[in-house]
Amino acid sequence: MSGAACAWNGFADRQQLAAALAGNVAARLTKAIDERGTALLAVSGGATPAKFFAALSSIPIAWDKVTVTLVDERFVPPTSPRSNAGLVVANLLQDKAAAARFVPLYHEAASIEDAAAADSEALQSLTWPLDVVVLGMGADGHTASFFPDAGNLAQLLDPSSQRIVLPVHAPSGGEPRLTLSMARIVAAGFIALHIEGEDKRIAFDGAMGAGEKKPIRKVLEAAPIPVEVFWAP
Ligand SMILES: O=C1O[C@H](COP(=O)(O)O)[C@@H](O)[C@H](O)[C@H]1O
Repeated sequence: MSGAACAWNGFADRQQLAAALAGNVAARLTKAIDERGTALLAVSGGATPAKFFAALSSIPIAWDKVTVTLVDERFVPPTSPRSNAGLVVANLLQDKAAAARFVPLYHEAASIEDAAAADSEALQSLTWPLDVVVLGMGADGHTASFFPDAGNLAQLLDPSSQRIVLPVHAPSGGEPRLTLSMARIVAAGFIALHIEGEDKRIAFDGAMGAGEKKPIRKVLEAAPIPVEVFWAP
């Protein structure tokens, strides 16, 4: 696994994983608040994070000092069942975490390119770098919206990119997407990868093996700190 460092945290079940990941993230956010007064967290969407979000939302930290944003988003309004913002509002911004500030990526715009440019501008005011980023991964080896068939994959994965948010058109991704650039993701103080199920474990092992380098592998290789992988069957 040349150049790609990670630490594997395996759990007996998904509830235990959710509790452990939530405890870890809460501790990192608290440390950031102690050190610089605020904390910046980016979370992923999809089918995996709901239990983790529920566990995190019940932990009493200074949520009023936390800003939450998204790793990536489908270009759909928050009322869509495919909206990552909708998932975060319904599952994370509840209970104690209702006091957090949420900065979504989706807003109406003439094009996904316009939306990404406006997001990049608007998100400049956040307290970069991210203190914590929680990534997911698809069985195809994509993470964030870095799909293997994205037309601008090289731009998304450019480690020297100054852009915060980029547009993504990828046939395998369904609707157009908005994503944080890899440069912003790998600069985070703590990088977790949350994956569940045998198919994801096999996909992760495959992505780390010989052969074509999938986007998740490129992210691990670009990260200056080891990525903490949280997995349960
Ligand atoms: O499309 C997406 O997929 C990945 C993985 O999602 P999952 O449903 O397999 O858990 C997710 O990390 C990303 O945020 C999302 O937009």
